[in-house]
Amino acid sequence: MNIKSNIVAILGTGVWGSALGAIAKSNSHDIRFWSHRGTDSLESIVKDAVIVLSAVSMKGVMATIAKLKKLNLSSDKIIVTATKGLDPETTRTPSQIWQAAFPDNPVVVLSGPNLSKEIARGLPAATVVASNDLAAAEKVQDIFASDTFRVYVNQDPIGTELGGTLKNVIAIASGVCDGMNLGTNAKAALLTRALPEMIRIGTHLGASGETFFGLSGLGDLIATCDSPLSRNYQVGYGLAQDKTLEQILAELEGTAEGVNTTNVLIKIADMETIAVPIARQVHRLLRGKITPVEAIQALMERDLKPEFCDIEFEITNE
Ligand SMILES: NC(=O)C1=CN([C@@H]2O[C@H](COP(=O)(O)OP(=O)(O)OC[C@H]3O[C@@H](n4cnc5c(N)ncnc54)[C@H](O)[C@@H]3O)[C@@H](O)[C@H]2O)C=CC1
Ligand SMILES: O=C(CO)COP(=O)(O)O
Repeated sequence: MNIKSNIVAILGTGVWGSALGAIAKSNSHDIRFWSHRGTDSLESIVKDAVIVLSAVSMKGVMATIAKLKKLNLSSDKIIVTATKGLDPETTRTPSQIWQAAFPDNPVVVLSGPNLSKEIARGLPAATVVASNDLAAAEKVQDIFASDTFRVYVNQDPIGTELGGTLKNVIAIASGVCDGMNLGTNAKAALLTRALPEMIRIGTHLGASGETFFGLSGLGDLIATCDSPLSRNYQVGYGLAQDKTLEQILAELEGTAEGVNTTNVLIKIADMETIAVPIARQVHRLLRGKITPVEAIQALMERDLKPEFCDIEFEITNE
């Protein structure tokens, strides 16, 4: 599909960084991996790269940026962020942090329903690359698109990023739902009511509401909330088996960003007085304040209300 080979630096060699690197490599690009635990210097990895893609978990974003800042990154390099998290100190998204650190570089968000183990097996998937700089997003689209990985562009980086980030909180709730065998009706109600909750927070933070109905919102919500491959889902499932959070995290392979994201989300909701009933129960559950049964009860016994009363959005694209 691609004719010209580009040098792509992938920062973070966890499962997602590795899967993304493999996609670009299969498109004949020259991939250079960097890990904070490895021996290669960051400078040598990013030196000739056209794209610097960060797939480090949220806890590594600030440290990685601090290292890159020392290297005087040239402003023509496109920074791609694939992290799905929120900074606990500032509540900012990774793309906001990257853009503030590198104001002259194009920053592109890559997010979608992308369970890395399925992608690593070459199963078909789609994703979104979003940026205020459309040409940069299209360049990233060109580098990663393949006949098994369909890449769409859009110009709402914050909405695209928040879809992938906020759904992790709901994936924990969904794991609880399945772990307690609450049935398909309960799951459908949970996911459907979660979407306006994500939209309320997202639009407050500057996202466009319609983005949440696309691949990076609804799409990722469905993928993550319905798959035992999701680490966030696994956290919820474990809680429903009466395991402690510490025990679950000790057994977990990789990062469950939803645990930190729930704390940050509740911090934002409390500061801005935004209703997030499902996330609030997830927060209480993670902190051991309530049991899964009490969380369900709390959600079912809320005051009755009209279904559509508190979000406004418009779908404009075909
Ligand atoms: N695995 C998946 O299916 C997907 C994951 N993501 C997101 O991508 C990010 C990474 O996910 P995974 O690869 O699954 O996680 P992982 O746990 O497998 O890898 C985390 C990566 O972050 C790096 N890291 C951690 N602390 C660091 C630090 N202080 N400095 C520099 N690097 C550090 C680790 O070395 C590792 O490369 C997460 O935000 C996740 O939500 C997004 C889409 C799909
Ligand atoms: O973001 C993901 C799928 O799009 C991966 O989900 P987990 O981080 O819960 O494994």
